[in-house]
Amino acid sequence: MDEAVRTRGLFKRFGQQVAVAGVELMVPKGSFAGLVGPNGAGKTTTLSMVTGLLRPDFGTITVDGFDVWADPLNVKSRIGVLPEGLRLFERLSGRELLLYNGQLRGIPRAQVQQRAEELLRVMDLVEAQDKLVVDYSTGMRKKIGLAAALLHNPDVLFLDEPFEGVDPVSANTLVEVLQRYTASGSTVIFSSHVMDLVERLCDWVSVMSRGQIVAQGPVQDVRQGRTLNEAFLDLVGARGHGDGEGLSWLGAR
Ligand SMILES: Nc1ncnc2c1ncn2[C@@H]1O[C@H](COP(=O)(O)OP(=O)(O)OP(=O)(O)O)[C@@H](O)[C@H]1O
Repeated sequence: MDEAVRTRGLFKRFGQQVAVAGVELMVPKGSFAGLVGPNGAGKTTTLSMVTGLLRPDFGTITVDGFDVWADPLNVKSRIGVLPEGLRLFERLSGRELLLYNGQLRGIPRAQVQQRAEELLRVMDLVEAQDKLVVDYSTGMRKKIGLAAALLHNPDVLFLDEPFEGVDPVSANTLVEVLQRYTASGSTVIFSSHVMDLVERLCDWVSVMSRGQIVAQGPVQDVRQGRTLNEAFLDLVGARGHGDGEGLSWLGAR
């Protein structure tokens, strides 16, 4: 099976806090893959290391067979990233942001303009294209961030919680664009807390808990006849906190 992403023994510590404790992430080429896990499981830290934004303490990472930290240029030309917190160039308009990203990527100007126009149209951002990014809503920021990540037609796209704060209409647009993208053989890896969405969209899922991968594979293999949400709760051992001891005062009159 061709691998889009493979990590071995990935480890990262922040002071006393071990954020990622030997992650063995594997995503086959052409997958629509979900990376799920409870708050603090280490998803963002893992994605930051895999995309070359954060140096691991130990471990290796390959994307499309290239080592992320030994061969960063080859990797970065092949990937698109929608990072957590969406650090964008706030004082550019949406259209300028795309043109600037295209220049950074070395795409010929005429091609950037054509691709930017098409992306702005598909993302329903034509009316907002001359507004500054700082004035964009959360959903508009996700859409322009995704457009910027797609502009150079990457082989592998990494998205950190792309649907967070996005309305259903915009989410549908994002889904359609991403499905079209993976249908042509490219790979999407996105982190999410919305199990229904992961179950509906993804053909591959990696489940993280406490800095490790606790299950990984085709979604139906991980689910094993349960809903993905039930499987997730069993895998991360998170059942039963909400109705156990404590909070007896809550709702008592
Ligand atoms: N820069 C940092 N400094 C110190 N601790 C950090 C830092 N970044 C992450 N951590 C810690 O590492 C652990 C993993 O965090 P991470 O953000 O990777 O989790 P996550 O799975 O993305 O969580 P969430 O779903 O809440 O976004 C947490 O305990 C977090 O507090």
